[in-house]
Amino acid sequence: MHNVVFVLGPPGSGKGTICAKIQENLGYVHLSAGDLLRAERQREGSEFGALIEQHIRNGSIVPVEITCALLENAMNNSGDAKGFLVDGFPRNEDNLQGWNKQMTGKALIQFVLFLSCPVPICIQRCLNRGQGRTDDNEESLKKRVETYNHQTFPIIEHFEKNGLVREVKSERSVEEIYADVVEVFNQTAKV
Ligand SMILES: Nc1ncnc2c1ncn2[C@@H]1O[C@H](COP(=O)(O)OP(=O)(O)OP(=O)(O)O)[C@@H](O)[C@H]1O
Ligand SMILES: O=c1ccn([C@@H]2O[C@H](COP(=O)(O)O)[C@@H](O)[C@H]2O)c(=O)[nH]1
Ligand SMILES: [Mg+2]
Repeated sequence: MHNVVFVLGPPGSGKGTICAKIQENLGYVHLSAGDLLRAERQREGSEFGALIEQHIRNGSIVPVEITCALLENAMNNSGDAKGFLVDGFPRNEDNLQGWNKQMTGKALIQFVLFLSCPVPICIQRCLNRGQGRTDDNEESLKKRVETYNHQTFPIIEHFEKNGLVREVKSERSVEEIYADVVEVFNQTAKV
């Protein structure tokens, strides 16, 4: 059984940054769904490359069968991890249902780490990121935020109703955020 912490929040809220620190210090393995999709997009011979790029540019969500298969493969190939930080997934109802269908009995959701941050700050962070992402531009960001507000936030609310959400405000320094995140892990997961 894989232990899983879902990490959600608006685009640019700092999910990847904080997950890297958790991986380094707490021994969880960081799996960014977006990174896995970008790697699949680049893989020679992938039948999904064009479809993935289209979704990424439009800020829309790739069908769950593709994303969930990438996540499950990555978990199965990671050896004996104490747990996985699944960053940026599930992002909509299709993702949630697909995960439940494919992963029930194989993964245990420990909690959902919700990095909350005002959208204008998130947008500015993405525009300043400087990684050459094809979706870090004003037009894609507008769509990504719309997708977050209309499709992803309701998933966070769903987990909230089940008592699984741990919110950490991320409009602060990485050090301040991370200190609160460690508290969350100390309280709710076996570190
Ligand atoms: N607390 C912070 N304060 C200032 N800048 C930050 C903070 N956290 C992250 N950043 C910067 O903001 C940008 C976005 O951070 P990051 O990639 O971690 O966000 P993300 O939530 O994974 O974004 P996305 O959803 O687009 O993948 C990066 O350039 C990162 O260095
Ligand atoms: O579960 C997922 C995760 C991501 N996507 C697509 O990738 C981009 C970028 O994701 P980041 O988390 O910002 O790296 C996202 O806008 C989606 O288009 C996805 O479809 N499903
Ligand atoms: Mg990220």
